[in-house]
Amino acid sequence: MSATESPAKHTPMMQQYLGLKAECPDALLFYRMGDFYELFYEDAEKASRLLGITLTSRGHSAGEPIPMAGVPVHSVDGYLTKLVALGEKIAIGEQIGDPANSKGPVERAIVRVLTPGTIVDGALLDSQQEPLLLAICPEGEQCGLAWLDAAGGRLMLREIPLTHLADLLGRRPVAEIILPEDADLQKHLQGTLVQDLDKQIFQARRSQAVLDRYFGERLDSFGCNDWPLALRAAGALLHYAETQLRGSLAQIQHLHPERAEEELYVDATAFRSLEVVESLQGQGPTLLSLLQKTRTAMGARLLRRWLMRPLRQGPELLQRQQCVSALIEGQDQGALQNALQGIADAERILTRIALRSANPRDLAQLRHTLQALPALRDRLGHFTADILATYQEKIGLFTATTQLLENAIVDQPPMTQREGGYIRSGYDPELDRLQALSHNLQDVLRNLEQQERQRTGISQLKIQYNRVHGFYIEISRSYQGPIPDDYRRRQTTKNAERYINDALKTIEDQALSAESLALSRERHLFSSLLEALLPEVAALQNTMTAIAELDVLSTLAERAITLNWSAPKMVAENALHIADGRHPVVEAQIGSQFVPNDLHFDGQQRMHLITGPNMGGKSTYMRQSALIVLLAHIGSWVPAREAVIGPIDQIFTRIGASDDLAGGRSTFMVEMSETARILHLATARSLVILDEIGRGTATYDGLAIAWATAEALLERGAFTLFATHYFELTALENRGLSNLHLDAVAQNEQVIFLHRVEEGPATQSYGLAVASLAGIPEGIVTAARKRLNLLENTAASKQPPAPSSPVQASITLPAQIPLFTVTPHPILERLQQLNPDTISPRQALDLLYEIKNML
Ligand SMILES: Nc1ncnc2c1ncn2[C@@H]1O[C@H](COP(=O)(O)OP(=O)(O)OP(=O)(O)O)[C@@H](O)[C@H]1O
Repeated sequence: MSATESPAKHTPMMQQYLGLKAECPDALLFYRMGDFYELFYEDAEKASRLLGITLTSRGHSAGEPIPMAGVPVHSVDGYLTKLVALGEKIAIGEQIGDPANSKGPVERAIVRVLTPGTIVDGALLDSQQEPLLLAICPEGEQCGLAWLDAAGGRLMLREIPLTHLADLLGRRPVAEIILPEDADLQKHLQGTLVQDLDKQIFQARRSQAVLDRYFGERLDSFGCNDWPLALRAAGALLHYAETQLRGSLAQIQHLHPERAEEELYVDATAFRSLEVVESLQGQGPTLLSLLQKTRTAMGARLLRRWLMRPLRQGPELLQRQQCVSALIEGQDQGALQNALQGIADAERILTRIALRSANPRDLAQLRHTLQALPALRDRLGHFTADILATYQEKIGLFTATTQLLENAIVDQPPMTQREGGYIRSGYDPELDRLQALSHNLQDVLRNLEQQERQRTGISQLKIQYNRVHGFYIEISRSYQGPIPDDYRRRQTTKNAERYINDALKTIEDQALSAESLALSRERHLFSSLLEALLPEVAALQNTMTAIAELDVLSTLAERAITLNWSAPKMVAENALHIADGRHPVVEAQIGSQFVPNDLHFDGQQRMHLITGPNMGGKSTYMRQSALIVLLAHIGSWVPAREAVIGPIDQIFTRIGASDDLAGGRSTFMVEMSETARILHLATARSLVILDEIGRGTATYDGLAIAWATAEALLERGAFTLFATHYFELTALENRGLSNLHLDAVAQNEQVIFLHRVEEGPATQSYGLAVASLAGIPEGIVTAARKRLNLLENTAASKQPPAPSSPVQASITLPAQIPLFTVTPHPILERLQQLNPDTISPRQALDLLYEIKNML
């Protein structure tokens, strides 16, 4: 028998458990039992496997032992974090009834469901993490998307062709996806937790009703009415999140439409290869790690978001740039950063307030944050720039709320409400009385004793307590006077009579339950406090948004000063000029040894073909150009002496090569798919970086592909940096193309890289010198050198065959080094010259020795 047995056969507690489990059959149910959460049946087995906790059993139900695994309440967060990271869905079943008044099992209910995309608990979320829940509403070739950052209270919308979905998910990974059940999108959604939902939830009418409930008339003001699919996705998303979080998401104040034409699109591959937020090696430095000097968790996450979604030229970007410049010129950004220090992660606290799940420490941190606002506003008043004055207006003061929190919450409250002690004394007389009862029982009794002595005139009257008889008023037998009417005899002893009266009975009742009464009074006061804060959430949220922006802007200002960057000049004409550009992350590693380089593109100059030795600095040069453009488009200053940047719409890169074994694609296949994407999408306003296209296949195929790709991009007019080891490509002639090279010099058998970008093609490759530098054994390098000489001599005397792939008829491939053409082995050549019929046995033996030596 098991959990599936007819409910009637189970114990009442198990019946209750099974009732809750039926509400979320796909979640692991954490069922509260006193100081433990327990899991039963299959859930227990799974949790024991995933968490490494003991699987045991708890009694019997329906005639069978019940498999059980449990975790203590005080350490549940660690286990939940682990399960959520594993992609599990968890339902929390709490005791909501009063054990004292319960017949049978205490009433329990599922108070929330945790899924990877709907976590808002501070203890389960790293402050840098921003798990996203994505709803996809597909129709034909299009799909509407809505993302929810539940903890931060942000909802973003977008509509895109289905074919762009995989790239978008690569660029902005999500923790969980919801879809209508009949959507067939698996091929676009590798590896993410996907929940298929009833398709009705995505219906326009249902979604609209949810959105109306949240935004009412304001819905029109967000400018997404032309995106019906995205709106349907948003409605479904809110419905799902409400169900999981068991509450309305009052923290969601806006819809943020993400218009493709407003952003500088950095495709997923470029984003990865430029190491913007993650290094290719995993732990290495990134652009984000270089910039990450924000003072608040809200700012840290916003900076990451800005990097992940750079903006094209427009009012928002201009405003950021003006602010950064104003902060630098005001020379006071350090003081502003200090004023931001210590501001809590209030954005997330507000979310928890909206969901009524904030804890006492959350409110203390919110109080601390609110207390810092006057100084912050003051600080902003020191800046003369108008653009910064707008921030002063965006930051509210919330005096009454601050006061309320100061009065209500103790200085250092505990994290949970479990043991009380977080409401300040003096805030609520009733709580004070209950706490006094439980803490100062002796004083209360002494006071009453005093009162009674005065009232009755019986000076030897005592009020005492014992376990068996409880509280009593004791009057010695030596007292012979009248006993007050309200005294009722409780016990007679040898020397005294003991009484009780109503006043003492009340104290007795209250004292015995004072502690639990005080606890529930505190809980009641705390929820009233949350209710009182609720109307402030929207305004507080806006203030926190402004604070996060100020944090990022002042960090960008600090970075620009510290790292000696300069303000980019954004222009309307199609151009990209960089003087003394540097790679910010490489420079941070090697300091002043970094050699700055220039770059120029304009209406004429569209492509640079870059040659030069391995390790010469080609990749660094190309990446730094992309990073400078990217930085300028988040509003930052840039690592260059000067940068003039025209309107750029997209950044593409094809750098390095890796297998996509999981996706079933070889290195060359990955390289070609990425190149194909670029050829489909790049425009005359795109920046394209191609590092060694075609090297993953046979020489002539590769060269032919590289050649044709270069021609196509030239025709398209994209600003292209094209690094190659095919020297043959340098012969490509086009008005828009110029050759650049990175040079090196050989000195005492050693190669020294100059890392300076020069005009014209490279003349030497230094490949063997680099091999030697990398530790290839000297004998092998010497053998390679001999072989190289031989190949070069052969090449000089022979014409190469035609390339194996057709390329544009207008191209004639120049003479080249045929690395892979078959040249006869010298021993074979020697044997070919020989006529065995004309040589003596002695000559044959000599020849054998000769061949041996040649080997
Ligand atoms: N401008 C520079 N100033 C100083 N050092 C540099 C510069 N550019 C590159 N380097 C150094 O040279 C190393 C190699 O650079 P990079 O990877 O860009 O060379 P590459 O020409 O692309 O090599 P390969 O052809 O093998 O891919 C970098 O890791 C960096 O340490």
